[in-house]
Amino acid sequence: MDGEVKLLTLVIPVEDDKRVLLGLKKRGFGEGYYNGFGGKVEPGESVSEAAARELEEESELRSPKLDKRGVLTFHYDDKPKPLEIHVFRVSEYEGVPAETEEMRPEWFAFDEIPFQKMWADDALWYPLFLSGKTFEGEFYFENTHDLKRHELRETTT
Ligand SMILES: COc1nc(N)nc2c1ncn2[C@H]1C[C@H](O)[C@@H](COP(=O)(O)OP(=O)(O)OP(=O)(O)O)O1
Repeated sequence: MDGEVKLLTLVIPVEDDKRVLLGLKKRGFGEGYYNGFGGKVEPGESVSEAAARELEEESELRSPKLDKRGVLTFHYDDKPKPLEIHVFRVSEYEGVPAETEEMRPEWFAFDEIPFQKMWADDALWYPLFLSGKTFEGEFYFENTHDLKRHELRETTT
């Protein structure tokens, strides 16, 4: 993709407004961190199509209803383009979460989310996500992992 930003998706299944399904990333960008399921939007795909595809590829869950909750833009001093990540909530799905080549899924209660093993931005925007708000934000990283500053806003739908 040759735009000004690299488009990615992030899908977080939520059960009964009590727990979230995260995956321990086994390879690639963010290896060793827990995260939602997602990845790059491929040429010819809409963002929602990419989100549904990545959810199935990485967790074996299929969802007819992906609910867009936020857009987060990540800027890096050591990468050429910012990442624009579209965040979706999924509360209806088919299938059983299964370990895949890329992710090992695990349910976490809202108050037991392992933020110490996640990207530094997550502890900042998950409270909005978990409380059903919509949001947008900009995050500025140095050396890929050090979050130096951010702006985060609740949005109206
Ligand atoms: C920097 O902060 C980040 N925070 C969070 N919560 N998630 C992030 C951050 N940076 C990237 N991500 C997400 C976005 C995507 O869901 C994945 C990265 O996807 P990946 O690079 O693995 O994309 P794929 O298309 O799956 O790549 P391959 O098929 O080439 O492995 O992390």
